[in-house]
Amino acid sequence: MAKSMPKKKPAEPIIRVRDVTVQFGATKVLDSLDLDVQRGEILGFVGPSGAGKSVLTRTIIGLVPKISGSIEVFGVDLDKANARERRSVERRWGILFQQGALFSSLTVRQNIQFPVREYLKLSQRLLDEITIAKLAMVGLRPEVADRMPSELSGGMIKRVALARALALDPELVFLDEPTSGLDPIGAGEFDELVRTLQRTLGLTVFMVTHDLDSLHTACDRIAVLGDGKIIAAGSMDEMKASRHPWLRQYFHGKRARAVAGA
Ligand SMILES: Nc1ncnc2c1ncn2[C@@H]1O[C@H](COP(=O)(O)OP(=O)(O)OP(=O)(O)O)[C@@H](O)[C@H]1O
Repeated sequence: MAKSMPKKKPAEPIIRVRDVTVQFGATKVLDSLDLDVQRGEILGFVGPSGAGKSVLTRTIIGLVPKISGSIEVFGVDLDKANARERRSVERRWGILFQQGALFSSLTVRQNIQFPVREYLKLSQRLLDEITIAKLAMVGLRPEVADRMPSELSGGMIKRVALARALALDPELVFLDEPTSGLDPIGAGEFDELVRTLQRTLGLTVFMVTHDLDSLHTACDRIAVLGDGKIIAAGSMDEMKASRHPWLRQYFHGKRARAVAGA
């Protein structure tokens, strides 16, 4: 009897955005937008400045109200979820925001422990152990725990912010322009770190970025936002093959040629 072929695991959306419209006054920023983010992938989310990348991120996590559409995260429709269900979904994601990455008046230790204290009641000893483990995970030494954010380099701030985003062992991480402000070497190292963490922890990563290097080295798939919708989604090769004017400019422009070494 012929052996049956192993079944390919079906794609499983961790984030499912359907028909989402977000408007500020008379301005529609997102217009009936659909997007899926699959379990285990690093999705790079790009688009022109002001297109609404941060707005979509903030809408998914519930900080910006939508006027229509639905969003499911981990299969839970957040509009229909009660407070307890919402909290249990929120506990499964970590966020690294573009601005104000760390609380400036708190030490590194307090920053990392902040989300843990919000959701769990743990002894100080355990909290300190988690802090040191998360610092190690992002390549920082334990001594960093007692520094203030003002005593850290830009790259270290991003790493601590990532450690904080990982504090609750999330399955899903939102990164809003994580490499902005870093020099190319620091940015490259950060991309490597995200890639390693995604592989070792099985993370799903939703990464807003302008950084072509990140798209090349860190992302499995790219989604492009334009005119309030996803105008393209796929691999880097598919993006490069697109005839859409913005994609052509972005993926074949001077900067893109420099990244590709052409
Ligand atoms: N709370 C708000 N009230 C009014 N308008 C807003 C609000 N938040 C965002 N916008 C507008 O929505 C649009 C999209 O902003 P957003 O920050 O999402 O763009 P972006 O694609 O992330 O841009 P960038 O790449 O420059 O960070 C902008 O025109 C912005 O001014």
